[in-house]
Amino acid sequence: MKQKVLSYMRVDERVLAELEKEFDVTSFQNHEYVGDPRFDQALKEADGIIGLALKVTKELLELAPNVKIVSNVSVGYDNLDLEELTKRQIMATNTPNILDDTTADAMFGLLLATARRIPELDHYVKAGQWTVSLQPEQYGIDVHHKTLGIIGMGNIGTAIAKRAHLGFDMKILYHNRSRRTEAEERFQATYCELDELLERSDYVCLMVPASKATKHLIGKAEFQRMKRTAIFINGSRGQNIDEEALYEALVQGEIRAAGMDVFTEEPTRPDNPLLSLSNVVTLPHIGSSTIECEYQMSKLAADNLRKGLQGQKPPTLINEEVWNRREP
Ligand SMILES: NC(=O)C1=CN([C@@H]2O[C@H](COP(=O)(O)OP(=O)(O)OC[C@H]3O[C@@H](n4cnc5c(N)ncnc54)[C@H](O)[C@@H]3O)[C@@H](O)[C@H]2O)C=CC1
Ligand SMILES: O=C(O)C(=O)CO
Repeated sequence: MKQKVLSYMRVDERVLAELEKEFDVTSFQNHEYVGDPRFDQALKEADGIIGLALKVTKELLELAPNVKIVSNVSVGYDNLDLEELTKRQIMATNTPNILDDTTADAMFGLLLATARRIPELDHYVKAGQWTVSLQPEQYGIDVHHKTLGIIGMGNIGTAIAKRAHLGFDMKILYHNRSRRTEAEERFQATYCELDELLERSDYVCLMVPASKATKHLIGKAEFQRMKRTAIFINGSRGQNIDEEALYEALVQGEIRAAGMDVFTEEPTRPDNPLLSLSNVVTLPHIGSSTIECEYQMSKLAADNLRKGLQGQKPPTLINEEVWNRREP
């Protein structure tokens, strides 16, 4: 009999078709969750779970007695209760590295769009308002030769630093849990404490994972430390910043503008006050969402799932301890 798989949102359809040949797959394309009878039934039977942003909690795992692996189609795994998974000897996997360039491109796009006010001016042209010469109040600010502060110089942070240094002659400051010699040597990045980075950067880009340690890492005090001309970009997770404090900082002119790919609540609500501000540029969490990259992420996630269910070590296993203490 085929092993059973619960597939949750955004697994590429070609990859899903391949999985369906090997496994008995029940697929969910929307936000079904615990309490939905079809979902609960699929959980009860599943040997493996693959998908994007499924909240894997203790409550959910109680309903999934056979699960051996949870394969995330994302590098971030703040949706997983890793401690609980590990305790239950369930493997957890993610999709690191393959999305670094795509996500860095998106973050740089967001930075440029915010600095040069691209969405606002696009609207101005299309709305037929470009009837006279542009006024200085409509100008954006330079990106090249400015100082970029990257908080979280991991894989994606480093790919952002590469673009900034090689393409835009920017000076790079960074803050990270540990020193990153590769970024220091290749992109002349300078390590700073957080406060110093905030005070010296023209652009601040947040790329840390979501964890207890990073919840509201950037809040009122941090926005107040930034230059009044600073532009803040969040490409990490919404919970890493205090959105209300960001709104206040923008309205009070404590910083110039913000670019956001991620929100505290996703999808964000249309009445989120940040959406009413012209100096905020938003994206619907599409850092890694290109046709090519999403396919690669799904493929890697499927490979992780397949290996895990076949008793082999998944290539990008997060909780190694589960593998190390498995029974022979
Ligand atoms: N907007 C989007 O579509 C995407 C968002 N992401 C987010 O970006 C995050 C980073 O991804 P990667 O670069 O692949 O991860 P990574 O693990 O390579 O890098 C994260 C870096 O943050 C540092 N860090 C962690 N906690 C810290 C703290 N408290 N203070 C300072 N530094 C800290 C780590 O030392 C590490 O160098 C993901 O966890 C995810 O939340 C990732 C991909 C796409
Ligand atoms: O990979 C991630 O963590 C994302 O946010 C979406 O790709």
